[in-house]
Amino acid sequence: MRSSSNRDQSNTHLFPSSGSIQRAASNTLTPGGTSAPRKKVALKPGHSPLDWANLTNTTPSYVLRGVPPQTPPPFYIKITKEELSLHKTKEDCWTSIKGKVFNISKYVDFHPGGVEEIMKCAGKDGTFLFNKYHSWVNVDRMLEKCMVGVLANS
Ligand code: HEM
Repeated sequence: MRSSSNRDQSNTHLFPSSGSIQRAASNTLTPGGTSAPRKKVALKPGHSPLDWANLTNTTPSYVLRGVPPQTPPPFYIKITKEELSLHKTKEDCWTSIKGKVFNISKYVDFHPGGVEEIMKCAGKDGTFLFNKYHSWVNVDRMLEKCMVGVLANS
């Protein structure tokens, strides 16, 4: 008689074992319950989510939006896909999430998923990728002061 199965042996270093119901959540599941793996990266010093909150609280919106001070509020500004596509570098980076266009130039170094990942939505509609990785993230709140305008129905 065999004393243990292969599955038991592979889990001997883990308690509770990886598939156990005692685990609050599997590390392969995101809070949204999707199967995208978690892959947060180490952020540079001074680039935590709290640092981002402090920066947005102390920086005027026109600076974060990257527009002249007298620019009308974002809901008055329509941005075409062509205009959006012109802002795709790290220093001049816009994306559209759920119909709103954000200037994320100042945010990219604060992104918990890393610069490389967030740059995949540079100059484009990033809604699909955004929802794929973290539909639960409150982008409206986090990037409120970075909103440049609304995406025009082309
Ligand atoms: C404006 C756009 C985006 C914002 C505001 C944003 C914000 C965030 C935030 C707040 C987190 C931490 C989530 C948490 O701790 O639960 C995060 C993690 C992450 N983001 Fe983004 N993100 C954006 C775009 C993207 C894009 C376009 C990608 C992929 C192409 C991406 C990939 C990831 C990944 C892989 C993580 C780590 C996920 C995890 O821990 O499970 N993000 N992002």
